[in-house]
Amino acid sequence: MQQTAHSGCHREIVSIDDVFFSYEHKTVIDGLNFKVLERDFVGLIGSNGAGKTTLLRMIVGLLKPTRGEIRLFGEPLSTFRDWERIGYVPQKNSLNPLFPATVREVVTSGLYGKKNMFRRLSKAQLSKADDALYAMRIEDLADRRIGQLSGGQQQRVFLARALINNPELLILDEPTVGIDAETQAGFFRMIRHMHQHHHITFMMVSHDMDMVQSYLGEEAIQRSGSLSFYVKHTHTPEDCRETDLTHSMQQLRESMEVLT
Ligand SMILES: Nc1ncnc2c1ncn2[C@@H]1O[C@H](COP(=O)(O)OP(=O)(O)OP(=O)(O)O)[C@@H](O)[C@H]1O
Repeated sequence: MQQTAHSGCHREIVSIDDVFFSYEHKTVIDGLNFKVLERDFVGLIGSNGAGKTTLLRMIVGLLKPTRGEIRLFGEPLSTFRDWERIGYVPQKNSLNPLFPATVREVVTSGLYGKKNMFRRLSKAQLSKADDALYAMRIEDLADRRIGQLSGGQQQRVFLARALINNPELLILDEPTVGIDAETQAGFFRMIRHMHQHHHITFMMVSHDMDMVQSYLGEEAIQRSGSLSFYVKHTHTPEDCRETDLTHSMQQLRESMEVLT
């Protein structure tokens, strides 16, 4: 049974409660308190080394806070198991370009979560991969090696991988690094559309101040050390109605249409 925390009409999707993180003796996150509410779009800005990636890696369970607590959908990270509810696109430069996987294999790996990568996939799971490829309009690239694709195409592959489980929370770590300005602008149009029309909650690290401020507002709503949080809440009465949060891949494909 999932626990759900509420704040007004919005559930708390990520709750960060007095969190510290240190690598050996270097403290990177220093007593952070922050809440991401349902359907928020959070932009995380900070100088190099400010701890942005560290924070996202803690939220997706890859690093453990040195002190303090993180809850996901109201559940402490230590007992949280519903990883399908979260899509994560790590920093692109963590990919080895020689990695010999096809696009379909990379997208399908989004299904494994923390489970055994080598188990056999069911027909239903394989069809989810087809749906995610279709949603990102990369079905024609399915059998190509990921390392042979352009930066913009790779970005769609990683987004398809993150979307394969139809997540409620999408976490993106500098998703447009190394991509030309036009493709970047199209990418931001697409995720804005996904946020507005499919009610996905977003957390995104970006160095693109203009994009962050134009969508999320001029002022950071919170600062902690060198980290700044820019947030767009969705607080209209309509947002507070109980609605079906699931979005079909067909609908997500519509978000991709705004790219063209
Ligand atoms: N595995 C590690 N071991 C030791 N120190 C680390 C490790 N990973 C990161 N750091 C250090 O922790 C600090 C925060 O790193 P992090 O990657 O979270 O920063 P960031 O804000 O994402 O930076 P950037 O904008 O450059 O991506 C940096 O000083 C970095 O050198």
